[in-house]
Amino acid sequence: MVFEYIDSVLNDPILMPGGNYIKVGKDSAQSIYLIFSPHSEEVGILARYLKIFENHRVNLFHIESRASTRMPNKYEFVVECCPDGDIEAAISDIKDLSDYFNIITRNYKDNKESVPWFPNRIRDLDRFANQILSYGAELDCDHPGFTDPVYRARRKYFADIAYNYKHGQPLPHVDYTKEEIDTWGQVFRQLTKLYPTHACKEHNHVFPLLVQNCGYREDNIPQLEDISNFLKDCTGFTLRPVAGLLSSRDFLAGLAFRVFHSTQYIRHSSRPLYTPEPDVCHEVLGHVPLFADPSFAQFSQEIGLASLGAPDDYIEKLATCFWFTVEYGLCRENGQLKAFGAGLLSSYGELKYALEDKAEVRPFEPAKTALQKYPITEYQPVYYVAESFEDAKDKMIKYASTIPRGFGVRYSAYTQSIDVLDSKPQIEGLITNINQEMQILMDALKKL
Ligand SMILES: C[C@H](O)[C@H](O)[C@H]1CNc2nc(N)[nH]c(=O)c2N1
Ligand SMILES: N[C@@H](Cc1ccccc1)C(=O)O
Ligand SMILES: [Fe+2]
Repeated sequence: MVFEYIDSVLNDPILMPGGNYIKVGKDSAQSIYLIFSPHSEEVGILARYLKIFENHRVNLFHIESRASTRMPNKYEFVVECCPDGDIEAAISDIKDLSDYFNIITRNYKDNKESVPWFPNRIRDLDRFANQILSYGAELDCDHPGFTDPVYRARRKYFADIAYNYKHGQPLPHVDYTKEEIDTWGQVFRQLTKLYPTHACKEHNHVFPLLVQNCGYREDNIPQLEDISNFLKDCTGFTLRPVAGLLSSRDFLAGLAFRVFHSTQYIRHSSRPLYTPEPDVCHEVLGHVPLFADPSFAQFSQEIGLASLGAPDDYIEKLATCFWFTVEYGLCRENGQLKAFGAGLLSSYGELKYALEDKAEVRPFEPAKTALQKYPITEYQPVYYVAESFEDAKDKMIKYASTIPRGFGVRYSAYTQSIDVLDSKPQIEGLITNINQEMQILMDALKKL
């Protein structure tokens, strides 16, 4: 299953009449980042670089200089530009002037040397808003809401919220309609009946806390803001609203920042027990409880970090493992099969099917599971069983470390940004920091 980027569901005249959210000109999907460090620090080096862009008619959106993290006492330039003009010739001239050179782009397929673009700072996630997979185009299915004008108008409302959301803002409060709350009520009532016998113990442990703290009730659809605040206290995870199914690459990248992209609309009332797209039931009943679990939160973040800048085929493999664990995973508990996958824990129909109807099950083995094809919009033909939750995590983390990538990454919670680890001085600095922390721990230990 390869998710392809499309401009936007809102540019789809069928789904979203009249919508147009793509800013002309500066579109993140179009821009290229060049990072380079000059051979010499001669006066006027910046002017020489700028001249190159001008000569080759390449438009710049942004340029900055900063201390190089790769070479002490040197600096580097970061340029965001449009891949117009003769970008290839410009790149070649810049390389001639530079010690260090790297390209980061969303159009990496056309450029073998480049690294797929990934968000560096948490606010870079604002760029994902217009990269949603749309019905009809990528998701082949008879969507139950496709022909209902009231439902579609409502979806437009939710899409607007997600498109306009910017990092740091409170998550918009939504007043749900009576019909929406009824749909939620049906899903909630049926699922909460099944959880005690069908859900894994971690899910059952957290669920009552969500009832207490976040308004999980049959007659109330919980607000994303309340859930996000709750998760932040538990594990540092936060939510961001999103208009629909994100590509695997973008979705996984969010996890590197402990950010979970959550839809806010609800499934169509005609099919409460199974829906072919993620909706608020899927996110808040299926995913949220496990993100409150510290080791699950860390596991999710590790998958996210492993995905940053990874080649497409590995994104697909990671996403497939994610699919058969986080989305559709089963695990054994005292010899019995339980569900921990969010797609099962949000679908009354499929949860019963997976655990009661002799569905095919196989042991979870990342290297093999990663190759399994799967449908998004119907019940899974096969489920993978983890011996335990911990076992799935250990296996996944080992598997993720086999992804080829020329650099390491690390999340800095202080700056909410990704450190790209590709030079000695930088890693030495980090090791010094960790040494200091070790000292604090050793001192504390001695006092006991
Ligand atoms: C990574 C993997 O493809 C995964 O199933 C993702 C894909 N995109 C998503 N997008 C949204 N909005 N919600 C999800 O749960 C997911 N799941
Ligand atoms: N099938 C899930 C929703 C879902 C769709 C697609 C991907 C993931 C989840 C449900 O009914 O709750
Ligand atoms: Fe999901």
